[in-house]
Amino acid sequence: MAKLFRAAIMGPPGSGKGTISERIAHSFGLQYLSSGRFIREGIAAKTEAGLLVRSYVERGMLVPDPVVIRLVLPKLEQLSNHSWLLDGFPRTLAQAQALNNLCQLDLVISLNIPYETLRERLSDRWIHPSSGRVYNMSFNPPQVQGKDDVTGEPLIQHDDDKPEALMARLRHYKDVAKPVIDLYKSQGILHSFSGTETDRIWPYINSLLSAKLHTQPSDSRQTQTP
Ligand SMILES: Nc1nc2c(ncn2[C@@H]2O[C@H](COP(=O)(O)OP(=O)(O)O)[C@@H](O)[C@H]2O)c(=O)[nH]1
Ligand SMILES: Nc1ncnc2c1ncn2[C@@H]1O[C@H](COP(=O)(O)OP(=O)(O)O)[C@@H](O)[C@H]1O
Repeated sequence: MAKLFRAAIMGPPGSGKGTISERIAHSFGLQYLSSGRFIREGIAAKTEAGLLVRSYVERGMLVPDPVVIRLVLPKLEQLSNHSWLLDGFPRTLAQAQALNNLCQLDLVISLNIPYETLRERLSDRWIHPSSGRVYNMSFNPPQVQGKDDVTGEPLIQHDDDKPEALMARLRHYKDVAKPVIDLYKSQGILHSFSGTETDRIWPYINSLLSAKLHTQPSDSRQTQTP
């Protein structure tokens, strides 16, 4: 069996984690997992966990570690024979330690995007709630204003992308991410990328992953010989 590959992508809200993850998943055939999406699905479905986390997300706060760990780790356990990319987890040192007890990551991508760029992007971010498809009114607008390209259903704005919640999220991100970034740096698996445009960062990430996976970007991981 081909060696499994486990990666995580870190960065403040709006740094392009979801956009870049989608490109990685598409180009390299990694399974994509997003803690934010799990959390939002739980809220929408009004599950027990969803009701518990709702007020945190609406206030732009992180969901408590034990709750998010209990939500994410079982999903990873189910994927023990897959290569994957994790978006939005771990966000705190406690989460990173819990993940370390389950598996060793091969690579961590960290995105450094200036504050002003984040603010502009998020105030312009619209999503299709049931699929998670993300639009930006200037970067990747929908074909029809306010409507999802595939279903034609209305797009919405996350409560946590609205200005009051956003400030709190950005401030909090910096404080809690630093020890996680330091940990992965000390393990020699951290790769940081800086810039204001996803399209300019992407070629570097693409080359890094091509080198790590020893494959051409358009090939799927599953088709590789052992
Ligand atoms: N203008 C602009 N918007 C971008 C760029 N990259 C991503 N976006 C948009 O910025 C918003 C945040 O990106 P997203 O991938 O959701 O970031 P995440 O919060 O880190 O997962 C979305 O509306 C994206 O479509 C870029 O290079 N320029
Ligand atoms: N690993 C995590 N730990 C704690 N809270 C989380 C985690 N992942 C997601 N959340 C919660 O879900 C919200 C949305 O997450 P996400 O979609 O990843 O946001 P963004 O992509 O805008 O950074 C976060 O603001 C936070 O409240």
